[in-house]
Amino acid sequence: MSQALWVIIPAAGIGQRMLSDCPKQYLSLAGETILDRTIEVFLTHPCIAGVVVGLGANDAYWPDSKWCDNPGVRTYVGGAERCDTVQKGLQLLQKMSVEIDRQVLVHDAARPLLSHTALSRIIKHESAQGALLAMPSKDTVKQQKDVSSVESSPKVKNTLDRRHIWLAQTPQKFPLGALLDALVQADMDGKQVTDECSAMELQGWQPDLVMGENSNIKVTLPEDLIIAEALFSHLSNSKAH
Ligand SMILES: Nc1ccn([C@@H]2O[C@H](COP(=O)(O)OP(=O)(O)OP(=O)(O)O)[C@@H](O)[C@H]2O)c(=O)n1
Ligand SMILES: C[C@](O)(CO)[C@H](O)COP(=O)(O)O
Repeated sequence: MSQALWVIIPAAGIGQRMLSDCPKQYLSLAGETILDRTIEVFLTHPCIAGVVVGLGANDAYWPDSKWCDNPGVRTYVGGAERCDTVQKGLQLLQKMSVEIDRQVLVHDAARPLLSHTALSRIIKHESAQGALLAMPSKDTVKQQKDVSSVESSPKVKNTLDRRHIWLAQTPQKFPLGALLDALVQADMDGKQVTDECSAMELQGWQPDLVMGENSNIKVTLPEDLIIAEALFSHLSNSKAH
């Protein structure tokens, strides 16, 4: 039995694209907050050692979380960008004496519908180069012409070969020390990375793509919450039968 994994949950965003009155991680999904549902996925899985949650500096919602007093959850103040929040979470795990070669998971607070099936898949997946959940693209993918174009609407530059296009999800799994070094290096090089895998690629790593699930959506836009509610209802009914 390999070691239980620590999880970093970046939850310090403001959810600007959600156009909501509160940060989207505190919106209700079937009666509980998105963040609480995300944390629950991990705390109810037998292979998880604990969770560290990166919160906004002015987060006034956390004390109302059902997990705020749970011994398996530590919180810390996140950073200006998602990558900064993840970096701070890795630094916290280091302070907690988590070994630098230990695999850690990073999972968006905004992805509350991750199943234990998919979580177990990434946990059990063995790779020397790290791994991430991802989905093969269902749509044909167009690359836009140079964004500096003055044309009224964006123009197609070319079509990418869909057979080789995957859409990254989370969790993403990497050794604590290597991931921290990669994020620090990306920051020093002025590279804005939007996921952990990008930082590792800059260090020459070739992580494994592990099949995710369509229901592991990131709640980003208002309609995503409607989709998440419908998926949650469907998945709950499926479990009940
Ligand atoms: N400085 C930041 C920015 C984002 N996140 C987290 O990273 C995850 C994915 O980011 P995204 O979906 O972009 O969330 P927001 O940044 O809140 O959304 P927006 O870009 O619309 O503001 C979210 O759980 C968010 O809380 C974070 O911890 N720290
Ligand atoms: C990490 C991620 O969810 C992978 O698709 C995505 O990059 C997060 O992007 P966001 O703009 O911070 O939501």
